[in-house]
Amino acid sequence: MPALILDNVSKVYAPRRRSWKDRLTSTPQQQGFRALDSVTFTVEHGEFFGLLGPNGAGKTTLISVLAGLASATTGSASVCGHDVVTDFRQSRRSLGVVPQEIVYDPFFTVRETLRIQSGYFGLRNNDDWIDEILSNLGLLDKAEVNMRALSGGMKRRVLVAQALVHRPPVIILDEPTAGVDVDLRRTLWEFIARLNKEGHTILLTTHYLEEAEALCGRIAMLKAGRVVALDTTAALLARVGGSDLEDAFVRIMHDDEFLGVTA
Ligand SMILES: Nc1ncnc2c1ncn2[C@@H]1O[C@H](COP(=O)(O)OP(=O)(O)OP(=O)(O)O)[C@@H](O)[C@H]1O
Repeated sequence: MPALILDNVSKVYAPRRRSWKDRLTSTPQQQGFRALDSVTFTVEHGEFFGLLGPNGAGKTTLISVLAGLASATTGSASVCGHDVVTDFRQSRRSLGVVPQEIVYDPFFTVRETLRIQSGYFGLRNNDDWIDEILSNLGLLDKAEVNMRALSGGMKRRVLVAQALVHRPPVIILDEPTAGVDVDLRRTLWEFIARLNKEGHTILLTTHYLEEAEALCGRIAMLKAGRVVALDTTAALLARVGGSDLEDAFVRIMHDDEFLGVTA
């Protein structure tokens, strides 16, 4: 059973509701927006998988479907064999998600934040693991500091820590290195690579394609909600040509000849 299964997943966001002004002026009801269009792929246990695509391609929507934050309009998805709708609790428990946007509660310290997150998963006495995560993310000296007193990069580290408190077998990182310094990048990638070596499955979205090239064994590329490339990083580079993944990405996105580069 693969770690992640996406089977023909489409997502159409509902149209904006018609306002009284629209009705008065007889403005027709808008169509919904198709953010994902028949997305099908699997990620095996232990893979380091890259999900790439330009702004608005549907990456966050796909992650939201996997995390149960958005419902697929059609199709199905599962995490470690648990359907994200009918077996939500188990699928969510199998997943740690590092969101793109920094959201935090300004009333708690870093440690309190991580204890509360542990509580959501029914975990008490989780401090040994919390300390290990803090140490690996260079946050140990900030453990008793209030969240609002952290820099942006530090807050992002806490988001990573939050995703890991329940030791999920599958970790999804949605642009985790956006706006963070070189130090955090290195620490973060060393830690994530270690977790991957220990057997965790990683799904990463990033616009830093050199990071994806160095880390990901296999890559899916989305364009306007559709999978337009899906293969091992090496095979993609060999087939599309170009000097590196960034080059291959640009060719796939702009050259019809390379659309549909799938294994
Ligand atoms: N709640 C929503 N309602 C309507 N449209 C939405 C909603 N959320 C996202 N969209 C649209 O769906 C499309 C895909 O958005 P999504 O955030 O999944 O893209 P992305 O690939 O993650 O982009 P980025 O790289 O900029 O983060 C975009 O056109 C976006 O405007």
